[in-house]
Amino acid sequence: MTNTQVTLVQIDNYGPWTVTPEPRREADLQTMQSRLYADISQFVGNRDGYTFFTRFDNIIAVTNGCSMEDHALLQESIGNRYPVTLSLGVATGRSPVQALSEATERLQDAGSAQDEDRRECLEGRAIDEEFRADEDVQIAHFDVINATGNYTDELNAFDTFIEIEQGYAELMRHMRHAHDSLSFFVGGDNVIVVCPDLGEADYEEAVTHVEDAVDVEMQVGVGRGKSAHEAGYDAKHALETCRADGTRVELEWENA
Ligand SMILES: Nc1nc2c(ncn2[C@@H]2O[C@H](COP(=O)(O)OP(=O)(O)OP(=O)(O)O)[C@@H](O)[C@H]2O)c(=O)[nH]1
Repeated sequence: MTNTQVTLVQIDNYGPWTVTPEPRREADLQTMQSRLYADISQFVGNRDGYTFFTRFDNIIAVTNGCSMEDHALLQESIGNRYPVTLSLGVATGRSPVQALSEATERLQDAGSAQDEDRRECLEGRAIDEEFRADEDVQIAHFDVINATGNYTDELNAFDTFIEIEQGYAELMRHMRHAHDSLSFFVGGDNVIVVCPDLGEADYEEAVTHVEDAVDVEMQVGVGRGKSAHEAGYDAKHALETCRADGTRVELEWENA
């Protein structure tokens, strides 16, 4: 059974900072946000977690394997090197949606994202190492079938982007409401979905739903593991099986 540890990262009091004392240059904000995301992704990734940029001021990470001490070190390191600080909420749940909701509540209880006095809060708890298990995380890696042939090589880059985003928007809403899962666009035509215990029929249903709703065809590889990296790496292998065999859904643990 899954036990997903989720961390909500919030930049403290970021809205006011972007306009104080005057609005800051947009290119500088974009650069700072993407560097901050890259640093968090590297820190969490070195501990086998996954980080999703989401809205950049609110970043969501799957942090099975990161202790509260690791989280505190991340805050310290970012605080030393950036003009902004981070607050972190950590929680674990049978479903990633449940975990994220709890992590969010913990930060909301500590104060508003735009409260000057809420800085570098660290709320919640991590899974004790002894309770971690091999199937704690389930990750599904979705990809648009033949995006290159159907879109990239056919349409202009913006119209391709619209098609891919339509697929993503439909998938993320459907996975959230029908399957208690969190979907994140990760570039190109790829969407990584953090899931509770779902089976082949759930993924078949999701892929069919997206095709019926917005006419975007997807394939999906699914993996399980003790960490996001382990689950996600298996998902990538399963997706390779989809590509090789022309199948739409592959669960890596059934192919092993
Ligand atoms: N983040 C991420 N992006 C990927 C990954 N694999 C592919 N991409 C992105 O997706 C784009 C399209 O690559 P593919 O998905 O292999 O191409 P495709 O034309 O859809 O072909 P098929 O997937 O074989 O149907 C690439 O340019 C990358 O931007 C991955 O594992 N992770």
